[in-house]
Amino acid sequence: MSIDEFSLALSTPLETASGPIETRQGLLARYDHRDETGLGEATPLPGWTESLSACRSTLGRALETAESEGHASALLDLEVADAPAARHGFTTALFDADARAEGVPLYQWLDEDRRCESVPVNATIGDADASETVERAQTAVDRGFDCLKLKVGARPVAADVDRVRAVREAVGDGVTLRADANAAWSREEAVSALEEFGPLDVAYVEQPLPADDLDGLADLAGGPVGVAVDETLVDHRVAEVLERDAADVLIVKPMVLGGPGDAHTIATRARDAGVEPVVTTTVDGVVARTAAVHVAAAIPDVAPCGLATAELLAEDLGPDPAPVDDGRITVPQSPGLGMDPSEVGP
Ligand SMILES: O=C(O)CCC(=O)c1ccccc1C(=O)O
Ligand SMILES: [Mg+2]
Repeated sequence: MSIDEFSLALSTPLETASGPIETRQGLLARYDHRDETGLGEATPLPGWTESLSACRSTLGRALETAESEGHASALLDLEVADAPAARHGFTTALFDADARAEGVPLYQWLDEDRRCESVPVNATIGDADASETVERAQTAVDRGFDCLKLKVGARPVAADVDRVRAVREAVGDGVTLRADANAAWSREEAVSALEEFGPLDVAYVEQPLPADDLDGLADLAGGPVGVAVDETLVDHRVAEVLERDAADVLIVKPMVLGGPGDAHTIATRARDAGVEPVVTTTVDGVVARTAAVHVAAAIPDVAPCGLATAELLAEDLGPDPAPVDDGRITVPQSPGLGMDPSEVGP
């Protein structure tokens, strides 16, 4: 077993309503289990998960407990609410080793009856002025994306409406548009934004309201422009969100929800409740990104997912076994994550 710390720079900062993401620091874990070496990644994100230092100590303790008492004991100590990224790192390594030992790709280890070659993905377009936003949208469409997610909420609603309208006019009706407000709006702003986005055929807005405003989200949900919850899941259980009809779409970030196993369970529950799961990363390294691809691959007919985030990074932990081509991401079919541990490192 080992833990290596890494820091990955983004090629350009991802500008959002809650500030830019410029680098991603995290931990790469190796765990020996059933004669295999499993790979795991814990890449905490401030505001979404535990801190890097808390993650480091929790993951270190989990790996030690796993060696001395077994992995069931280690899992018991890894509370999602306290250390989702550490739980993600450990469980990914454990599942990678298990799936390798079984000779199946991770997504089939999550759901043995599944066969899936590729998963549709959205392009992620950060906040920028209208002309820059249009340019990025056009580039994504030229590369084969037919679903774009635009960050909004960093400007007045009227300015965002102008940006989204400019993109709609540039790309035409055949492209799905989504927006992500990252909790920036008041109820009044959210109502007016969704009203204006309707005629522009925006499929849904992620987190139009603060994470805790479940009543407000429930009021907005179910309309022509859907409501997706993301930040809400940091502090609220999925059962509560579903119970209160506070979402049309659930954003499933394995790094925030405790790992690929928990994320898959949550996605399945959402689907069963009529809420569409969309699997995304927190702009992770290749190990966590690939784990998220397997989670998406385990969901039948999954909606386009926010997994095309490799291109936001200037550097990575190793070769990418799940490249994006023509708006879809390839699902690795070799055992486990489908990565060679000897090719991965900080
Ligand atoms: O969903 C995507 O397209 C990419 C992921 C993304 O937007 C994101 C990345 C890091 C942190 C938060 C978010 C978010 O969805 O709010
Ligand atoms: Mg979001």
